[in-house]
Amino acid sequence: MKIAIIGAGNLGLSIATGILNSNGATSMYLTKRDIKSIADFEKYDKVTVTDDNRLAVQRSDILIFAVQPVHFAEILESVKDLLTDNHVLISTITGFGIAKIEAVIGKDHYIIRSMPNTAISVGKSMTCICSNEKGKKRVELAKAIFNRMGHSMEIPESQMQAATVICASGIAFWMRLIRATTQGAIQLGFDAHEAQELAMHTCNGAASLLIESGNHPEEEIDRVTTPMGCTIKGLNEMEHQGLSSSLIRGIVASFDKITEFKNS
Ligand SMILES: NC(=O)C1=CN([C@@H]2O[C@H](COP(=O)(O)OP(=O)(O)OC[C@H]3O[C@@H](n4cnc5c(N)ncnc54)[C@H](OP(=O)(O)O)[C@@H]3O)[C@@H](O)[C@H]2O)C=CC1
Ligand SMILES: O=C(O)[C@@H]1CCC=N1
Repeated sequence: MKIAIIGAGNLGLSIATGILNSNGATSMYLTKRDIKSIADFEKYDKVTVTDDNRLAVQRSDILIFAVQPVHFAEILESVKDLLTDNHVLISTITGFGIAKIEAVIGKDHYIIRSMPNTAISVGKSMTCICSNEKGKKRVELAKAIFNRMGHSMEIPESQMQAATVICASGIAFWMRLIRATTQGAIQLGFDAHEAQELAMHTCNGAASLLIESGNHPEEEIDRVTTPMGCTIKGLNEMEHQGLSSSLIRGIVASFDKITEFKNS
């Protein structure tokens, strides 16, 4: 698979790392305007680092766009004459709908919108996908690409903003929960390094329990909460302080912000 990542910033480089770690490309072009910061990637035989988007498009089949929304239309405009039926366009760009992409390059292209997260660099991204009409024929290909670096789900485009909050912003939300648990562990006497180790592996274990058993979280909670024990005491105090409520309100605030951006 010949892959170009147009916009090798935070997300683009996470995707590049995930692809390289999973041996998912025969060649990879990484582009940005100022290439100094990504020159190190040239150490990989398969990788070419360039500021020339047109060259990357000509030499690749799978085009992954990971630029800021404000740059996307201009970049599409600058490469659209090079697009062929071999190209599959995969946009990761928040709030930039398929209709807007088609308005620049037309409908007769395989267009996929994807919403991965930065855990793609370690093969653990939850990636949501939707497509234009023609792109339906390439959804399985896109899923295969993202499944090598985590888990993917096809969703309607109308849910893409919500998926951005839950999956992409979600990495930051879970990091803050892990950080808070770490702070609690330090207060209970662990040193900072130990505290983080305890917090992150416990988080990993909790998610793995659900993924592997298919159970509802409350089933697993029931197994941990001894009657009159310390777990239910702590859990109830967290809820009195608004744990679930604050998470839900944060998620909705984040969604309102994205929707505001979409409507602006
Ligand atoms: N960060 C995240 O976790 C997620 C981000 N997203 C979406 O992905 C997109 C990228 O986000 P993020 O990686 O955080 O942003 P960054 O700003 O880190 O990366 C964007 C990159 O695009 C490059 N760029 C700008 N103009 C051009 C151009 N003309 N040609 C080629 N490259 C260009 C920039 O480099 P230079 O200035 O040198 O050109 C920069 O490195 C956004 O649309 C965001 O909404 C989606 C899911 C998760
Ligand atoms: O915070 C943001 O707006 C972008 C979209 C998802 C992750 N980063």
